[in-house]
Amino acid sequence: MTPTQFTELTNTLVVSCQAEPGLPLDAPIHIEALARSAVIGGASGLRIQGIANIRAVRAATDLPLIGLLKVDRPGTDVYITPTVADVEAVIEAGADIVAFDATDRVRPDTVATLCETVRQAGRLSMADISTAAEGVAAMRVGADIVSTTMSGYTPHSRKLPGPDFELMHELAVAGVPFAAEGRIWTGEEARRAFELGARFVVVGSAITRPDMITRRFIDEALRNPSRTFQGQAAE
Ligand SMILES: CC(=O)N[C@H](C=O)[C@@H](O)[C@H](O)[C@H](O)COP(=O)(O)O
Repeated sequence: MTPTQFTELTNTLVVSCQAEPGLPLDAPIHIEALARSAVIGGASGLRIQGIANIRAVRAATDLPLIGLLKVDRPGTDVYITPTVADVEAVIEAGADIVAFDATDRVRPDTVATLCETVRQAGRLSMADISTAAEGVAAMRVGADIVSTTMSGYTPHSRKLPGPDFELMHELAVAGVPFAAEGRIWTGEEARRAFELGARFVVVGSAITRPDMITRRFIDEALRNPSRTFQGQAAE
């Protein structure tokens, strides 16, 4: 992959294969199986969390791999690849693209430093942002692309039940290259993201989190009074 172009991923679907700690799929063998299944289904790239998971998926495919590390570091709310050491670990595990939080919050290492670390290693940086201003700032300090990942997950961003299409529009108007990510559950939503200018679309939960998919099916069915459905409504 060549920096700033993301040609292999342009107009394609990237599947994020992640499992919450403690859930049954939270093991490298399962994450790798999810990733290989997504590839069979047509995914052009994968977004993988955790060093052991990145290693396992790297060994299984040559497709572009976006790596990240979710970790608690003292003194910060930033949890996606917060430090230079975390970036280096993700690179060492085999990621082609390193995703890290680039939101406007107290952080251990600057976004510029993280971008530079990725660049020096010959990889691409993906800055996870929650507002258009953060996207512009990340590109200014050297990010290769931004992703709308963090919209809804910072105190200062929009809280929406679905994808943040307004943020996508704002990024397009500002000329910021972006991936659309976060709460995309349907093909129609993915298509709209492309229409708004997304380079590629990242889908996670809707494809790789069976517990959430099951929950949605049950809730949807129970909302329809003309049918009976054996299941429990969410509280
Ligand atoms: C906010 C945050 O920590 N997002 C994480 C980033 O890697 C993942 O938990 C999400 O699954 C991923 O962004 C894909 O989004 P969705 O699962 O909604 O399709």
